[in-house]
Amino acid sequence: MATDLFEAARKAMALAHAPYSKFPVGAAIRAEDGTIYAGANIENLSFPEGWCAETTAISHMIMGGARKIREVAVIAEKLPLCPPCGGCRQRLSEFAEAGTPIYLCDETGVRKTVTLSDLLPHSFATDTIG
Ligand SMILES: O=c1ccn([C@H]2C[C@H](O)[C@@H](CO)O2)c(=O)[nH]1
Ligand SMILES: [Zn+2]
Repeated sequence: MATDLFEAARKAMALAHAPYSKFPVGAAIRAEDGTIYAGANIENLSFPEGWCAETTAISHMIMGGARKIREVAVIAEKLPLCPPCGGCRQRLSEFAEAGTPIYLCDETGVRKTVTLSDLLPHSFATDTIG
């Protein structure tokens, strides 16, 4: 199971810059070659300019040269579980598949496993156009 992915998300959460919401989040992505890319939310005094942990992790993955997400873990300090927000679901969908597992974690480990299509059903896709 995804213990290393959970640990990477938990460590990333400790690096969050969340002085405004005080809601640190960590995310970790395992790319197709097995490499783990992690990220935390990074807020800004100009509130709309902050972004999510999942988005930081995706950025790391892309800059690491990877393009395919095999699995994702997300953890927040203050909620039992933190499913990715709508924007991050769409960003993840660019690099993941309908069946890609997303592990929703608390401080003890993975509490719930869902797939991307559970979170983003009827998603925008080229085969839905026209
Ligand atoms: O899935 C989520 C949901 C929220 N946040 C961040 C955004 C903001 O910094 C803080 C409060 O919403 O949590 C994430 O990083 N990931
Ligand atoms: Zn988000």
